[in-house]
Amino acid sequence: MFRSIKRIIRWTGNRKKRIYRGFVYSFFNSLFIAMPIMGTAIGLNLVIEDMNGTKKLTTDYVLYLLGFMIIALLGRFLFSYLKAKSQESVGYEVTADQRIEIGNILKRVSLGFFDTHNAGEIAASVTTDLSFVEMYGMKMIDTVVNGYICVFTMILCMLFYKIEIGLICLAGVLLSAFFLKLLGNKSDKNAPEHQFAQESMIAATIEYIRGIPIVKAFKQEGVSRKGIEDAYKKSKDINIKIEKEFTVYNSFHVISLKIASIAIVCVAALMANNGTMDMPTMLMMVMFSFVIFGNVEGINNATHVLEIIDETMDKLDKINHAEYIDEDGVNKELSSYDIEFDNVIFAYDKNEILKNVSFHIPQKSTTAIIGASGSGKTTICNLIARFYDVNKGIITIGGQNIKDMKCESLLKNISMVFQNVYLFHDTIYNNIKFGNPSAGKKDIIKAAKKARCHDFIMSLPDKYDTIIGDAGSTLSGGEKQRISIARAILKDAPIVILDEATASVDPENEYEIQRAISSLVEGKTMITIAHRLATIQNADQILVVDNGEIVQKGSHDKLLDEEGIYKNFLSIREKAEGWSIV
Ligand SMILES: Nc1ncnc2c1ncn2[C@@H]1O[C@H](COP(=O)(O)OP(=O)(O)OP(=O)(O)O)[C@@H](O)[C@H]1O
Repeated sequence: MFRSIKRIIRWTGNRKKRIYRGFVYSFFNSLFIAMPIMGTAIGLNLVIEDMNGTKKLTTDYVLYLLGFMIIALLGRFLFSYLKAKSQESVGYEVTADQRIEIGNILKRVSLGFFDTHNAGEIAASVTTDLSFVEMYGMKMIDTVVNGYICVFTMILCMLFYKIEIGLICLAGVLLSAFFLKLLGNKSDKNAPEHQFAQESMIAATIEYIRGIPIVKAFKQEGVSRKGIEDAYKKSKDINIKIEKEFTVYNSFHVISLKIASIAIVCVAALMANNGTMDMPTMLMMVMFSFVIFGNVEGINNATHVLEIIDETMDKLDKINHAEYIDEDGVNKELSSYDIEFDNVIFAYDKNEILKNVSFHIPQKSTTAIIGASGSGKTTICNLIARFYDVNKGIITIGGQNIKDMKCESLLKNISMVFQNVYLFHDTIYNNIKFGNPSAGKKDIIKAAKKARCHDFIMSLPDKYDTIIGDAGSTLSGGEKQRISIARAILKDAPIVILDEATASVDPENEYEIQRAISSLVEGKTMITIAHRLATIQNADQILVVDNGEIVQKGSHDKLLDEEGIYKNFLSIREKAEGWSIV
């Protein structure tokens, strides 16, 4: 339990001073909680003495007591306020920083990181997991540490008045802590299972929502529901199991404290009876017995919550300590943009995909990469952008080994237009602006015009302020593609990597997309994963990839003269597009 608390405090980084300051306020707060008990005991004793006629209860006494109580009350509110002010917002502040930090980390890791950490897992870490730590982290510090500070402060007061009673309290607290430890051990065991069930539930839900169109199309509702139903059931089962085990240890923890309370009353009464304790002290001890354990009783819930926080932090550590792909890279300015692959070997994990790939792309030339599905075309493009690092060989741009560069300084030279366009849930304006955050409205409209999307944007009710994805503003595949081209035009990078859409778009859209691409690639070094005959035919160089190897390279005319995959590929594409090449 305290290990987890220490971990939460470490997590708060340079804000930990505020947590420690909160502990000091908590101590004084506890003293002011104890003061009214002492005051009440003194007051009651005065009343009894007055009734017995041994001492007169004067107005002065009453006023002193009243003043004492008011000071106690004000002190309690003051230190309680200072404690909350010092500690409570720390969780929110650290979480906000942490989320931004994770965003920065994810930008700099290899794409391989996402193969081993699925989207559900990462999404859960940044959203629900972090929210859990955000909500409960500081609450746990308050419950556990401030709870124990309060009880130990009161024990100190009791030891000061009667050592025996103070020791009974101490024994009760220690015994209850022992059962909490056992409860913690159980939670330790259950936490990974609970966490796994939680992640599976999130992953299954995301999968289910993403697959709804396919499920509907194939009428497979039953099959797809089974995955989420199993995940939900597992989550329910583990929660019930945790709850059952919790009840046993929790009962022992509470009973230890209750027994200590009863013992305080009995021993205080006995001592008063045999004359070893005076009346005010006895009254004080009895009153302490009612309130002293109130703060530690609630700690039982904390053990389970702390275990979950611990698990969550393990997961966050994995992201926080993820290796940056460009850890050793430096910022370099490129002066030319020709691309060279020199005997590049690359494997996803142990699965070798590219085998001794070598080619040269002169700057400001167009290169079409063709090959069967799964031959390695996308992988080549991903390596140019350093989404992954090569296993062997060298990739240079402008003579510069890209492994020596920081990703940011490399990627500012590259625009990528993907086949599956991703647009953010934001305005069209901001989606285009993403290509160059410092661009003004004029530049954005100019890029949209070049990308042939200005006219259809202007025909939308909210024009450039249309939120993409909102009801009624869903764009067609071709329109989204043109917006992504506008984004790339705005970025105006000297290298353009384009994955040509294989999905058929209507002829008008196709025509507009081609015009948009022509604007995008003017004077650039262009690499296209090409599917259209026109793109392939007009390229300065064609790279034919087969099973991870470049089996043919050259211009269209040169490759037409060779026997090989290119000729076969062309005749298939000709048939598909109804073309004939002469
Ligand atoms: N992230 C990944 N992890 C493991 N294997 C991968 C990954 N991405 C691709 N592969 C594998 O690498 C091989 C080459 O994939 P790549 O996407 O480069 O092919 P491609 O030629 O672009 O295919 P397509 O035309 O279908 O897009 C395939 O066998 C694919 O299954």
